[in-house]
Amino acid sequence: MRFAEVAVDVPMASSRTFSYEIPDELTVRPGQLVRVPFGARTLQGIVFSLSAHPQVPETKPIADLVFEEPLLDDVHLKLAAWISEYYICSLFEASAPMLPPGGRVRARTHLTLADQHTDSETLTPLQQRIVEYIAKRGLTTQDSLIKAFGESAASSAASLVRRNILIRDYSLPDPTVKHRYRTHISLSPDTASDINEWLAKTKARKQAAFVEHLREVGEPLDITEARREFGGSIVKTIMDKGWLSTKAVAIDRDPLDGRTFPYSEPLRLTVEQSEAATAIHGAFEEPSALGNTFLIEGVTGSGKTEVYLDAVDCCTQMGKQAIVLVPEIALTYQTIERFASRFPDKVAVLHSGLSDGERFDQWWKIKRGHYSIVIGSRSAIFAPVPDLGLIVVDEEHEWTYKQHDTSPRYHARQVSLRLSELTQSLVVLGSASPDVGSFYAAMRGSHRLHRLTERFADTGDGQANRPSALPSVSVVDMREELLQGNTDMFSRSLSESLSECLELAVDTACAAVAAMSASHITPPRSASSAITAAQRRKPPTMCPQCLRHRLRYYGIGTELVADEVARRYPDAGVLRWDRDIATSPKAHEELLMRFRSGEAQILVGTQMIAKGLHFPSVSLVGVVSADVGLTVPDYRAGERSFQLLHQVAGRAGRGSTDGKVIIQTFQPENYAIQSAAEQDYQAFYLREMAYRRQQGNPPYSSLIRLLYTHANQAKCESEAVRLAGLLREQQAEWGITDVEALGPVPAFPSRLRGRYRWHIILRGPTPRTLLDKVDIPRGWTVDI
Ligand SMILES: Nc1ncnc2c1ncn2[C@@H]1O[C@H](COP(=O)(O)OP(=O)(O)OP(=O)(O)O)[C@@H](O)[C@H]1O
Repeated sequence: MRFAEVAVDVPMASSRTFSYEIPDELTVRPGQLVRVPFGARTLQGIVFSLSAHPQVPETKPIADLVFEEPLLDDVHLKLAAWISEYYICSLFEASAPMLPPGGRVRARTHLTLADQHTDSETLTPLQQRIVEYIAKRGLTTQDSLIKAFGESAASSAASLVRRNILIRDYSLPDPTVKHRYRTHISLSPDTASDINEWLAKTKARKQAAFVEHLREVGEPLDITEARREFGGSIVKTIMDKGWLSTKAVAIDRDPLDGRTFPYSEPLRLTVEQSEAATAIHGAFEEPSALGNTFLIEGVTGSGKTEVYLDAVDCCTQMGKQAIVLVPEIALTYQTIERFASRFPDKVAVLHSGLSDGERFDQWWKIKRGHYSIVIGSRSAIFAPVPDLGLIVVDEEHEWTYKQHDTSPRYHARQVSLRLSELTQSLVVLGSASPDVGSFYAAMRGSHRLHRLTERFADTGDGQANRPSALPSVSVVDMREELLQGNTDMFSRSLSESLSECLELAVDTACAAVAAMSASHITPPRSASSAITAAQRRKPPTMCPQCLRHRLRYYGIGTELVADEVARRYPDAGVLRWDRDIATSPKAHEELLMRFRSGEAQILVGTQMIAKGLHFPSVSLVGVVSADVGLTVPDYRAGERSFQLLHQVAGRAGRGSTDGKVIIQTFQPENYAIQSAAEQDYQAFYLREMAYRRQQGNPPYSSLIRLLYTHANQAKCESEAVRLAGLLREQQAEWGITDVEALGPVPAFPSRLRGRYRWHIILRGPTPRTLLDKVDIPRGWTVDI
């Protein structure tokens, strides 16, 4: 008897598998998605290995296969095992992002009323309402019950089941996303003489026209088209005569269908670009000689993308595939445009903005080796490429690469590094303002650093691009503006510059105004939100320095800024760009096309403006408020602000006109703002690392965040206090002295979607040592 070790889709925080018998009629291989009995339910599982000996004496057989073909290859099974171990989640959860879209299907719980009368007085009001609800609707899924009555409906329903008032049953639906087929029809070959005879005498003109059309075209017709053209009853009549053969043809839902990208020649690389490119070529030939992770630190507009294009070219010429990650769906279009025009028909796209069908079809085509390049956001790192040669992580510092909301809470850069170890592929990280952890790794020799210091102006007129200067940046002290009696959201200098810019730009886009408001700067919520004393205090209402002025809390949204710009400059076109306006990748693309076409001269947007957009006609960038991100209680607040400002400044002056940037702030003395204004990454890095060292924060330590949420504030706090106590007890018992357990304190934000949030941070060289000693109770989120 053979057995399979299966990772079952049950919630657990460990990498365990369960042993199942392999029935004779099934061919089971590692990497397959299967259905298995588990308690009273049938659940999905992934076969991780085969063995001759089960873990337990009594085993059940695998029920059946969801897909015949293994979905995870050996590399991805190993990657899933690493993710499960590193990010502390089940093996199934770790594998789920590697499945074809829609492949993971959860078991459904169904509830019906038992034929039994109950004394309703013994029921709680919620139980009573649940019973009434099910009595009215009949068979009800537990999900719809939770939707109607909230999370607590599940435990109330469970208690009704225990009391035999409700009957519980389970089902496991089939995956909903599938290949889509069209029916093609053609005349059956052996019917020619019957048809000739019939045509000679028939009076049914329309039927004859249809048959003759099929003859004339000589190739199969789509049945839907045929019905549309000749009528459904005509097609049916000929079909009923037995003269048509049918064939199901798979349709390819291709997100780039109908798009044409004019071919663009590779540019002649500069000396700096060539040095990076040559080193990458060398690493392809001898992957582990000097290390296979590159960090390209290049000022904005220095042609990092050209280096990526060259590396991808080298990779594909070796017959291998490349994955290119971009931090924002909004940016995929621009990146796709550049890659698809260099590598026509070789680019696949994978991101959550595509329809399920498109993602499904792209996934299978990638798996079958149809594409050489996959471009996508974070989860594209799990694309099933058969022979990976290169991973490019563009704007590698971006925190959108971290998954916060659902398990596995992975960081795509971290996963890239592990995947590259498993496949011997290269990783190219690129940024104008690298993550300090990545730069530190480069300083210590783990990554190979290449710098691009020269910037290019895109002439846009077919002439060769020429080197250009970085934009000039000025910082405006908004306190000074107030003292001068200017209470507007725009400083005098930003107003003047906007007017000047508009005078020069009649038909072209000219300015981007970043309104980095509180409502659109989402503070990072990952493991490492450091706890500061500020979190324990209420926000101050007086200035802590002069103790005189009352403090007002301040944040300006894009809508307000866009309205104000439109009011002041009624003749200029103004476009607003934020997530309320652009709700899909298509909407992002349309908006950017409109701006590019010169329909509007001013683009008002959130931090999205910062993330790598390339508009040669933009000569002015204004940052309405640079302060909001600086005040969030996170040890990375300075780094985030620097990156954002540095990046947004880089959007100006990418064409033939010089760039100008105006940063408005109430904290002009802040080191992050100063270094961003000087566009000096090195200066920022040194200051930031000195703070990190002083406070013992990463990269001088590692952090693990434990987060608990509850609808009841007191329960949330008491559970957080209880776990913190337990952690400290275990720390004392095991003598673990190099891990600090910070907190518990309310997280930031302290309440989200109706639930209170408390967290504990473990800090130290290897905080896992303490975590491994404590069974983290259910309900806690562990974020590494
Ligand atoms: N070797 C080169 N010769 C001429 N032009 C170049 C060269 N390399 C890059 N460019 C041009 O410079 C401009 C900026 O390049 P690119 O977008 O690749 O820079 P980047 O470093 O990726 O930018 P950012 O990080 O600011 O988004 C583009 O118009 C590009 O065509």
